[in-house]
Amino acid sequence: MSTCVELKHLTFSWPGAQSPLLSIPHLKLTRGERVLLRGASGSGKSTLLSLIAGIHTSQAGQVQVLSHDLATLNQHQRDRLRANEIGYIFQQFNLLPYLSALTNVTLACQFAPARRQRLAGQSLVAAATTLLDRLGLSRSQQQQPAHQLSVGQQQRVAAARALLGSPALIIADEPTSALDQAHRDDFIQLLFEACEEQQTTLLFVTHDATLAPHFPRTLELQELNQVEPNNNV
Ligand SMILES: Nc1ncnc2c1ncn2[C@@H]1O[C@H](COP(=O)(O)OP(=O)(O)OP(=O)(O)O)[C@@H](O)[C@H]1O
Repeated sequence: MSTCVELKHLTFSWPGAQSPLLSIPHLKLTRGERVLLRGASGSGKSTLLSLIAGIHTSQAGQVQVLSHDLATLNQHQRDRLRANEIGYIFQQFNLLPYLSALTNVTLACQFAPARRQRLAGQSLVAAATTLLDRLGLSRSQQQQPAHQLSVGQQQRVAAARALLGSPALIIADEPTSALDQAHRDDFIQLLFEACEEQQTTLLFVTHDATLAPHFPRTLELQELNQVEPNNNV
C-alpha cells in the first residue's frame, strides 16, 4: 500500500505558547485508508489537520503528503498541492452562501488542474452534477443558493466539493455534528463509497464515539501525542 500522509517527529506550538501543543513521533496513513481521529476538545485535532493540509507549518519534523515534504514547498506550492490533492470538509461547511450548490462544488476545481484532469473527459459541471445526484440533491436543489438549503443538504454539497476530481486525501473535521443519526449514517455511507471508488484516504475527526465501529482504524490523539495534556497554554 502506498503512503498518503506521513508525519515524522512533528512538533508544533502556536505563537506565544509556553510549550508545544503537538509532538508526534510518527504517523502514517496509506492510500485508501479510512481513519477516525479522536481526542478531547482543545487537544489539537483541528491543528493537526491544518498541518497535514499545509495551512500551518510545523516548527520541527516532517509532514509528507504524497511524498512531498511540506516544509520544502513554498506557500504557493503548498496551496497548489492542497487544491489538487486534498478535499476538506469543515464542520460549518464553509460554503459561499449566495452561490448555487452546483457552483460551490465546481469552484473546488477552479484552481486545481490535476483534479480537473481526473474528471476523465467530463466537464466540471457534468461531474459535479453526477456527484450531487449521487449524494441525493435534486436538480432544482443543485441550482439553489447554498444558504437556502437545509443543514444536511449543505453538508452533502460540502462533501461533493471535497470529492470532486478525486483528491488523494479527504480531511473531514466533525462534518456530522449538525446531523441527526439517520442523516449521519447515510452521509458516512456515501462518503465511504465515494472514497473507496476513488482510492481516497479519509481522515475523519469526530467526538461521536458511536462512529468508531464504521472505521477500520481509530487514532486517539492523546496516545499519538507525546505532549502532556494541559501543558499547552
Ligand atoms: N489560530 C490559533 N492561534 C492560537 N492558538 C490556537 C489557534 N487555533 C487553535 N489554538 C489553540 O490550540 C489548542 C487546540 O485547538 P484545536 O482547535 O486544534 O483543538 P481541537 O482538538 O480541534 O478542539 P475541538 O474538539 O474543541 O474542536 C487550543 O488550546 C486552541 O486554543
